[in-house]
Amino acid sequence: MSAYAVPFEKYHGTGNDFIVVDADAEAVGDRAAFARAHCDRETGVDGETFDAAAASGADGNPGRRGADGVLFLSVEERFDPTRVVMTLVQPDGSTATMCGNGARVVARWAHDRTGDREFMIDTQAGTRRASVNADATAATIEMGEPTFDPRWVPLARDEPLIDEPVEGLTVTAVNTGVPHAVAFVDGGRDDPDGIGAVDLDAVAPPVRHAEVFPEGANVNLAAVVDDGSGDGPAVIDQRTFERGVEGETRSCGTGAVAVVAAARRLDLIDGDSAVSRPPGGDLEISVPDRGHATLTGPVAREYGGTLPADPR
Ligand SMILES: N[C@H](CCC[C@H](N)C(=O)O)C(=O)O
Repeated sequence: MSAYAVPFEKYHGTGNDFIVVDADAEAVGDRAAFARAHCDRETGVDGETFDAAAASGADGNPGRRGADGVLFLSVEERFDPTRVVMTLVQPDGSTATMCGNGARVVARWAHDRTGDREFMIDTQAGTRRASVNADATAATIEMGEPTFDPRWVPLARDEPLIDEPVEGLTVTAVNTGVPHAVAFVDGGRDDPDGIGAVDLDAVAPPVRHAEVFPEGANVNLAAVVDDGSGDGPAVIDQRTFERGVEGETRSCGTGAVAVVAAARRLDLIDGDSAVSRPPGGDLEISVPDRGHATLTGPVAREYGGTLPADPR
């Protein structure tokens, strides 16, 4: 194991948790191996080692061993607003072009380092404006314009995939920075026969790897519990099986935007905003007819320490 110790900090956004590394201060030779080792839920980074007991669990998200990915970040303060270059390496070693919750964590991490509240985040899906609220307990990120265009999802066909059967689920395919399949189910999290009763680890992988998705897809279950026709925004319960994590995460930001975009496309909700309720906490999403979607939700720092650069 390498003696070189990499400084890191652990953050999460509604339970979607990330190891954050300053890319300008680290010498991780093999980022995929680093992510595979330290994100492992059984043997990866352990908060107990870093006196994290006090920091984890306060918002209902139990501090869990491992992570949903490693964010390698580079801050460029010479710009106004401050720019942060973001790279997400996922637990399977793959690099994701965008991560909604990860970008919200980036805004909070950059605030903790610079005191700024507005940022431009350079992702592989494009540059995204981000901000933290006054006490930095929540962050908002621009998410680009969701697209159902088969060339951009991408799909191995020429027509959009809207509310059609794919490997046992009826799905709508949309790209919100990464490819998503959204399947609406009956019954929210409070319904014993609803979304919580589905064996996601069984039904998701066939869709995740379906031939119609040449780059794979994240798989979301969604249940509309309030269509927004009364007071207040629509409310949609959500669960996500994430590509690159290859399992269910406590929340998924690009997935939350995908769910609201699909709900609007299928005319399941009124208005252009909604609250998504993944297990890890509530996310506020707006998906206007044109222009950037937005994603807002809580962010928290769990603990920090150092990890071996080469974990083998
Ligand atoms: N697993 C996703 C990337 C991370 C998305 C998720 N963590 C989010 O908050 O958007 C993919 O490979 O397509």
